[in-house]
Amino acid sequence: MAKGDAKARTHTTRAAPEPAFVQLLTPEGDRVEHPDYTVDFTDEEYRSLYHDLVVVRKLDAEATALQRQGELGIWASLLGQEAAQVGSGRALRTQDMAFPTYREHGVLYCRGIDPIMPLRLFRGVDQGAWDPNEFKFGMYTIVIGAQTLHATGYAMGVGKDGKVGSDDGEAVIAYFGDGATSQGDVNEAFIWASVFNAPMVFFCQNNQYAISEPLERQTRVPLYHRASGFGFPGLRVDGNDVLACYAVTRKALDDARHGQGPSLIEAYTYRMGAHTTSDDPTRYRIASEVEAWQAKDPIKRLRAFLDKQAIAGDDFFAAVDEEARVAAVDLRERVLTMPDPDPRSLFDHVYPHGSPELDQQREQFSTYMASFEGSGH
Ligand SMILES: Cc1ncc(C[n+]2csc(CCOP(=O)(O)OP(=O)(O)O)c2C)c(N)n1
Ligand SMILES: [Mg+2]
Repeated sequence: MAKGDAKARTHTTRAAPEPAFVQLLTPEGDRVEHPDYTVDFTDEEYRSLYHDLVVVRKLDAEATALQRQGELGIWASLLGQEAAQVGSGRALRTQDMAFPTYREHGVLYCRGIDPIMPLRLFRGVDQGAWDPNEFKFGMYTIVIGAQTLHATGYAMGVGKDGKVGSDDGEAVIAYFGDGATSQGDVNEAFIWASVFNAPMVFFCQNNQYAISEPLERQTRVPLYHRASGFGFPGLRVDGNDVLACYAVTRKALDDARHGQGPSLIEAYTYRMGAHTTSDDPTRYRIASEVEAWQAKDPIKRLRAFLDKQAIAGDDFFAAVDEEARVAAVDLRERVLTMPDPDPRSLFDHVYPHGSPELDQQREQFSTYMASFEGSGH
């Protein structure tokens, strides 16, 4: 059976109907009004939002290419999720703290972290760390959902330090995926954040898949409905609409910083690429599903809006493309000058003080590695 053939699939497709969500910008680039949410951007701010979406996508594509060329161990692409990440990332105020998964390169960019940092991490060299306190952005977390507990504990601390209750208050956002909602950690985080009224925003990027597992294997109810069972508000936003993602996140963060407790945002989006570079999505999802989501592309719709409103024209779009290209070239050059990671370094940083078992494993591995050295392999 050919790849992409619907009959090969074991789950039902999600062709339609479109779920109800907060939307401010249609896929065609038309502004729609919403009774509770709006944005008030200047033309310059709209252009800068577009700039960030394009740059983030280009850097991500370059990282995928670098992995394919053997420069990175693995890469988790954000393709298709740029609006959810840039919209929510730009809604953060300087004092707010974010806890990411392994896919939040767009939020990392919004926090002002050098975009080479995650590439360093995925190359396996130990230079790829940023100071979470300096940038108010935690380390990437591979253990699914664990960061929601870290975030909730941090947010409870913010509350105990008396940093909520005013415009200067601090709010905390935790990013996670649809698959993560099935983890015990996430559900525990919901409970703790709720009963301690922590200044938390749970930002779930529902990209429809947890690797190959489709959404219907995680839930029988819309994910945002889960919030009510834990006693806090939840809403669904069009995750491919950068304006809506910005507006709902800004409001949720402001509510949290003013002492109104946690909330859950489900950003309804789609993972346009593979789960990671180790995955082949044509084995578990159909081509027509991907095509249907291409029509809802987050960048195309903002570009259409800017064009229709005469906020930007061809010269601007070309200049942004050129800036993105230059940034990608710079990223590539910097990766290519990085040292090769030493495979033995995988034993470092496991425990702060080491262990006899680890020392023994390191020794065995070194002997194994030595058998290749000098053999031309
Ligand atoms: C505790 C734990 N279980 C399993 C895995 C393996 N794993 C890595 S990514 C992933 C799927 C996560 O899906 P989702 O939460 O929807 O996030 P997405 O990758 O779609 O952004 C799984 C199961 C893991 N990293 N950690
Ligand atoms: Mg997912």
